[in-house]
Amino acid sequence: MAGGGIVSTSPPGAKNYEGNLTFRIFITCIIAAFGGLIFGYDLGISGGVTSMDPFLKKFFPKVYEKENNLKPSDNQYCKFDSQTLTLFTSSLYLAALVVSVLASTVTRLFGRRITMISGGLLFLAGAALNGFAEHVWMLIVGRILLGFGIGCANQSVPIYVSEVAPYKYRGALNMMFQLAITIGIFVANVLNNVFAKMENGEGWRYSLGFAAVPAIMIIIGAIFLQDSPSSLIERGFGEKAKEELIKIRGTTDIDQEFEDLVAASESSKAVKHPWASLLKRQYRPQLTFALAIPFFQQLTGMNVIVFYAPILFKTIGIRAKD
Ligand SMILES: OC[C@H]1O[C@](O)(CO)[C@@H](O)[C@@H]1O
Repeated sequence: MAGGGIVSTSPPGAKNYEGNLTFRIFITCIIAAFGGLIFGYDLGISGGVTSMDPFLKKFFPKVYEKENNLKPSDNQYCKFDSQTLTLFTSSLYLAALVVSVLASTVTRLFGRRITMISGGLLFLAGAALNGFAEHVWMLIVGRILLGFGIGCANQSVPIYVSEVAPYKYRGALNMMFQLAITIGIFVANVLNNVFAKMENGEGWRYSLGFAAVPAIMIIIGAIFLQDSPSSLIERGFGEKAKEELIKIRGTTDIDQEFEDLVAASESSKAVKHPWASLLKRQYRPQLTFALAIPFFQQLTGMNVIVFYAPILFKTIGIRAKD
């Protein structure tokens, strides 16, 4: 394709539905971007914050003392070995794991939009509690709330984007979510670096509280969005789904796509044992890839770097202030 842009290819025999990249789709992508941004931000922020001296002094004085009493000739291994400090990082993921199971049911029964709004509100509460924290419990509860938010957003945003994206651009728009995660990680590290230099020692509050900005954007965005046509059909709002499909596609020529969505919803409702179906021989390739790709992606160990890079740098003597 000359001139670049998003390349759309259709597999042989695929249907060509009408519809282009409309303003609504653009807004959807922005919401998706904020969903990914906040996830990435929360992934990337904890490492830098736990390496800020004023933060350690206030909440983890023993770690701070140990860190400062070590001579360069001493063994540097495990100077950050506090279970509570690591809980500050990991509580978010444990909470997200639990909630993502519940969030999938909420997303199916009540729609993607409600799950997105709930995610945004939980993010906001978590960011506020962390930003104003005075005690360790406020940090941990704040991270748990952020984890609940991630569980909701990660369930609903990618599904929502896939469902509203014109089929030609589905892959390209959906990977924006992952792209936004990595941008969020980058932004978190840049801001940590800036806030770590604050003279009043309160930089960690800004680092943690800043997560409120994308949270507010998600809430506002999701309030103005309509649910996806697939979700509306699944929940029995066929007429509303049709109206929404016309709006997001920017054309009234949506009958073929609408009928296919209804047919897809009916056949999915007809599946009696969805979990057992997953194990059927015919779905082995999909199941294998769905498990293997994230498994190997995580096995690269990228998250050790994402979570602990600032601490690793600090351990070898490189600080944000340097
Ligand atoms: O790629 C960066 C980030 O994206 C994730 O894989 C989630 O999709 C994280 O585990 C990782 O930190």
